[in-house]
Amino acid sequence: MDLKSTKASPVLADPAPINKSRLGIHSSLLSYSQSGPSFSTSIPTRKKPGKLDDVRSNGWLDAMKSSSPPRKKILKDFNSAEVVSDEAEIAYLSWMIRYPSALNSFQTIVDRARNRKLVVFLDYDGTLSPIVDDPDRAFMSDDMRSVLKSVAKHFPTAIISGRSRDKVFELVGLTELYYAGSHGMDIIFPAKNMLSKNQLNCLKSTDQKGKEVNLFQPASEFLPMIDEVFRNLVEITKDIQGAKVENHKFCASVHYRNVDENSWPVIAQYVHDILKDYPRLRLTHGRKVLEVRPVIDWDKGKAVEFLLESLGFSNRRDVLPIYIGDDRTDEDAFKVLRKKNRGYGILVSTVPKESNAFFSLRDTSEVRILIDRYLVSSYVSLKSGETRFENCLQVQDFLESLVIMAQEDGKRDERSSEACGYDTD
Ligand SMILES: O=P(O)(O)OC[C@H]1O[C@H](O[C@H]2O[C@H](CO)[C@@H](O)[C@H](O)[C@H]2O)[C@H](O)[C@@H](O)[C@@H]1O
Repeated sequence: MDLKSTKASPVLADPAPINKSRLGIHSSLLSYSQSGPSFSTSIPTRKKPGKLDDVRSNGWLDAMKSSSPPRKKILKDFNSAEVVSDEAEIAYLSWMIRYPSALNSFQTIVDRARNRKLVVFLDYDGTLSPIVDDPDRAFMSDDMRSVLKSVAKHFPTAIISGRSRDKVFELVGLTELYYAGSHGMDIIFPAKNMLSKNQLNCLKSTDQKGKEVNLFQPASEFLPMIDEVFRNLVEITKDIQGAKVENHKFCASVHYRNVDENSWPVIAQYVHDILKDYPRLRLTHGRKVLEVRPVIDWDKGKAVEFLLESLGFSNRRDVLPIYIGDDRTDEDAFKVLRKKNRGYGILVSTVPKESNAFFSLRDTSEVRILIDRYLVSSYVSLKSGETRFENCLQVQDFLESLVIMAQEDGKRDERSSEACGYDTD
């Protein structure tokens, strides 16, 4: 890729005082403590982890352990498959009163989308591809690929993933979409779409086909640090069976899905010990994964706002963004859409979770149905002047209108992703 800056990016070239921004990141992006050294000087030798008190007292371990979905718990308690499904289903259905199925609520979405342009944002893992043990084998089905291609034909469509942008592009393989990797810290979009003040923050580059594109990388100066931390994490976890570390360019992931639960405290403490040497990095929790990322004030929610602005859709009442995602990091995007009643977050989950989303879907197959039968066919139906969709249930319509009323009255507070009590399954 040919990288040449058209104009110095204020994000990259901010001459902020060294104590505030040794990395040259614009101060508006720094919302965390910046004291202490930014780089460790060497790869740490693998000493024994601390007493594990750190990870117990700071809640890391609780977050890692809260990963058992109710289904399994009930099975253990009652030892009866029938009770399991009933109990779990009842819990799920009552949860759905607060987070109605996006499939059954589609009339509401369509009603709001009428005369407005839908903009579709999607997460990758757990949303477009089912969660599997091996992150390298999280493939999207051909069916999903083909419905994605269709929806992108009708509506601007972007994938915002925790993975590196290259990796997610490799997995999806469609040039019709916009891509944001590293939790939105690496965004690429066509140069012709640059319509806003974001122009100042972007670099010019070329895509795989040699077409001119804009590149937004607010954490670019963290690249060497993430590389170093990645190597340290690989080294320190190499004897923990099942542990896997991924380098996502502007962030790194430490997976413990395949690690014996008895070793979770050890893995947590190792990561904690390493982070002590990097005060400019922080940790977030995903689904059985610890994610290490820069402390800049940037997340998937900011990436949604950035893309809406860059595509010329910011503050437009004739645009309805929807965001479909399944994990804690997607909550930032749900929150942005919930604010000012801007659009809809749709949470993909098989178990009840507190969320800033408005609607729910059970799994990736429902995501595919929503995109295929509803989003794509809604476009066609709306074009032909049709107004109602057969699949919408009247009862659900009623429930949805309650939700919408609550939303409009501002009765449902924003919840932080930490307060959402997310499991990490
Ligand atoms: O933002 P996303 O696109 O959802 O990416 C989040 C993380 O996804 C991947 O891990 C998750 O999916 C894996 C494959 O199904 C699964 O094995 C793992 O337990 C999940 O956490 C990816 O590997 C991570 O690096 C991403 O941060």
